[in-house]
Amino acid sequence: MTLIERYFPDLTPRQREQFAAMPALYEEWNARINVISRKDIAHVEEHHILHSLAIAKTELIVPGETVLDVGCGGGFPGIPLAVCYPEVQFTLVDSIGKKIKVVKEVAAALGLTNVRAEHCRVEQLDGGRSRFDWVVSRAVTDLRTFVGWTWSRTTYGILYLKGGDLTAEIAEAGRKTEQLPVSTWFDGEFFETKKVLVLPKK
Ligand SMILES: C[S@@+](CC[C@H](N)C(=O)[O-])C[C@H]1O[C@@H](n2cnc3c(N)ncnc32)[C@H](O)[C@@H]1O
Repeated sequence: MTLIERYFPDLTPRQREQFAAMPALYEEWNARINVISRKDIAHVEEHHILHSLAIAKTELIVPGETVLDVGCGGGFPGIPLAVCYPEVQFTLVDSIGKKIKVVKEVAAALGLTNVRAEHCRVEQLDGGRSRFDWVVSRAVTDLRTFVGWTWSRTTYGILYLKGGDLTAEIAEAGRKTEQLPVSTWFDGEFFETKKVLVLPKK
């Protein structure tokens, strides 16, 4: 049983295949275009794929919704979430074109039809007009700046993966924020200080 299957026992056979294929795909692409540090690529399943899926454990995203992943890098958290939610439409954006190339290649190799990947700054996406049910992200910028970029883009709110002591950063952002510890769902030292920050719109 893989690490992902241990925490998500109800996956379909197709989702199991997609998650099983993901580490090797990232190893292959990372050797060509660096999207994960060389040191961390050995931990891609736990540190990147499973970590991304902490957002799924909140059970806030439901089928039929739309999600924007801002500053997705090589596709985290957007790609693992797109496998988890085949009936949710994902838009992944990053300001670095070669990272978006990796996202497109990995999405194609996994046969994902619910992923759109755009090379642009989020402020410029669709001329500022598009709106999504949820905005998700990991490790892009401080919360205040992030809220400034994305608040007008979301109907239900922001789900942001962050670590460490976030008290000052949350106060500065000036929005109601719930901190959900990832260690509630996943074991291990890596997750000890990690949180899903939930910033509800209403
Ligand atoms: C530290 S990386 C994190 C990548 C990915 N979310 C992850 O966790 O592996 C931050 C990414 O945010 C992107 N980024 C920063 N500001 C951005 C903006 N305004 N719009 C789109 N992407 C942005 C950078 O190009 C970079 O790839």
